[in-house]
Amino acid sequence: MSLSKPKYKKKLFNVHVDLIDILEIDTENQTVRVEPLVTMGQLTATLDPLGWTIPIVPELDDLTVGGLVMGTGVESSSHKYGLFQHICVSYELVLADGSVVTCSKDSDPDLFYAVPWSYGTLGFLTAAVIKIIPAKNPVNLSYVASDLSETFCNMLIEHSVRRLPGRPMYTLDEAVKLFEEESMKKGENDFVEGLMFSLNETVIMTGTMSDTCELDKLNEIGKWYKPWFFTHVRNFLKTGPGYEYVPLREYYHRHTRPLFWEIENIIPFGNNVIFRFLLGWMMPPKVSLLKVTETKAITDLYENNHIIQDLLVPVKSLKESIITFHKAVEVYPVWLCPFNLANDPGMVHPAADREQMYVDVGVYGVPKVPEGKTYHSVNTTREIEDFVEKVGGFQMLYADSYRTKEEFRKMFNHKLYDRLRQRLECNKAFPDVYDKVNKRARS
Ligand SMILES: Cc1cc2nc3c(=O)[nH]c(=O)nc-3n(C[C@H](O)[C@H](O)[C@H](O)COP(=O)(O)OP(=O)(O)OC[C@H]3O[C@@H](n4cnc5c(N)ncnc54)[C@H](O)[C@@H]3O)c2cc1C
Ligand SMILES: NC(=O)C1=CN([C@@H]2O[C@H](COP(=O)(O)OP(=O)(O)OC[C@H]3O[C@@H](n4cnc5c(N)ncnc54)[C@H](OP(=O)(O)O)[C@@H]3O)[C@@H](O)[C@H]2O)C=CC1
Ligand SMILES: CC(C)=CCC[C@@H](C)[C@H]1CC[C@H]2C3=C(CC[C@]12C)[C@@]1(C)CC[C@H](O)C[C@@H]1CC3
Repeated sequence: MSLSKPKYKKKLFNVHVDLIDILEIDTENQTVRVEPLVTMGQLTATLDPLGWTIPIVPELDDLTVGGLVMGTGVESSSHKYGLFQHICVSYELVLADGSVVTCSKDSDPDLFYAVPWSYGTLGFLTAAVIKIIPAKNPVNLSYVASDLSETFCNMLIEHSVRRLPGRPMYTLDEAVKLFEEESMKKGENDFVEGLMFSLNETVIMTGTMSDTCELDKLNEIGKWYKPWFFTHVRNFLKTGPGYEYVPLREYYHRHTRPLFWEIENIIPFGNNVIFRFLLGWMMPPKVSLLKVTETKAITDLYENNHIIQDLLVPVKSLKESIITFHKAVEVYPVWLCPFNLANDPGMVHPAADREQMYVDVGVYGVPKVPEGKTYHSVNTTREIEDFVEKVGGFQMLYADSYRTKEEFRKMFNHKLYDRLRQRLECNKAFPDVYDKVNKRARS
């Protein structure tokens, strides 16, 4: 589920295993045991009718448990539950020597904490046990629309940012503060998410699972003829704050049909009401299909004129991050998703060495460049990466990384990883993580 082409698959020995099943739902211990090719869409379709859910459901239906464990997963409930690895209880792995082991926090903490972000370079995942929680349906979803103060916007006149008049006003500080406050209300908010439509237009959404529903406020946003979710959210900038009830599964997969907002570049007329009614049921095209049918011209276009990055920064650096990314690429909408980062060992842990609230800033789209200038994807991405590293953040590795090996090892703590690679003699069977995720190293 990424733009990158895993060229190593042409050189390395490929293990083809169809492990696609949900193996066991244990409601007593509140866990589900699954094979790695189980997808998020498959899990919610099975668990939700039974009144259960996994606490974090990363939004795109086709994301797999294997990919999310070995990479990472984040979602609008992550402010409560953390990243995908934080809801995992144990992993069953085939190691470099061909042995099969099961590891958990208690049985082999070193291996358990080293697996996330290792991208399959410590072992091959054959099963995972994941926590489940009781689910209530639907989600009561509130939308708060904000725009930023005159003073702040005047400061940004050099970027020709325009304020739209007549809506409630917050300073950027207030908008960020509101987002941070809502993220901290772990008991009250089951879901927190923000969509920025420009530097001065943000909609912050908070949701709770509810067992009651006002029928006139029910909105089945997942139906094929409904507008793309981000365009629906954008409307709240015009209408002002509001709330509605959304069926739980449709809420979880709200960004699937428009691939966040990337579909706009692929099928520009896809949100037209006639198209939606007649052909909306065919949407979205499979990402894997788009990838296998992609021509060199399209690959180059995405590589040179597009940015897809998820930048994970401490929430206290959110304002600075927004301004930095705006200056670098001015891409909107921007996805804001808070997540709690536990102080666990492994590749990724909080800059402050204690549990800390982070935020995923998702930047997907075509960068805006001032007239007469050209966009340099490598230079710009490297500048962004430098900033993220400076504030104690991380880059999600499904996206292209331009770090050198030394820089990469600075951003991601390799202490435990190196120890495990040595202990399990991984060199004999698996490449190093940098050689799998870094664009240049990979090709
Ligand atoms: C022909 C092909 C080409 C590919 N090319 C690339 C590529 O170029 N680059 C790349 O990165 N990846 C590629 N992939 C891999 C693909 O991206 C991954 O397999 C992805 O992680 C899973 O998505 P999927 O579309 O295969 O999922 P699906 O095929 O939808 O699901 C995965 C498995 O789960 C099963 N399943 C799905 N839903 C259910 C359900 N409700 N109940 C029971 N079983 C279910 C399916 O039968 C399938 O076996 C390719 C895969 C294929 C098949
Ligand atoms: N909301 C979210 O959190 C979102 C997350 N993502 C990202 O998407 C990726 C998941 O996509 P998905 O298509 O499911 O996964 P991929 O097929 O892209 O796999 C991701 C990585 O995990 C490795 N991997 C997958 N399965 C196994 C396994 N059984 N054992 C060992 N290694 C394995 C792959 O190794 P190999 O290359 O060798 O196959 C690859 O390096 C994650 O990286 C995630 O960060 C993307 C969009 C949204
Ligand atoms: C929420 C998080 C953490 C990430 C969301 C990222 C997605 C927006 C991207 C993940 C894979 C991307 C791909 C494309 C668009 C953006 C993503 C869905 C394409 C469909 C764009 C068109 C290309 O031809 C193929 C791409 C495949 C991957």
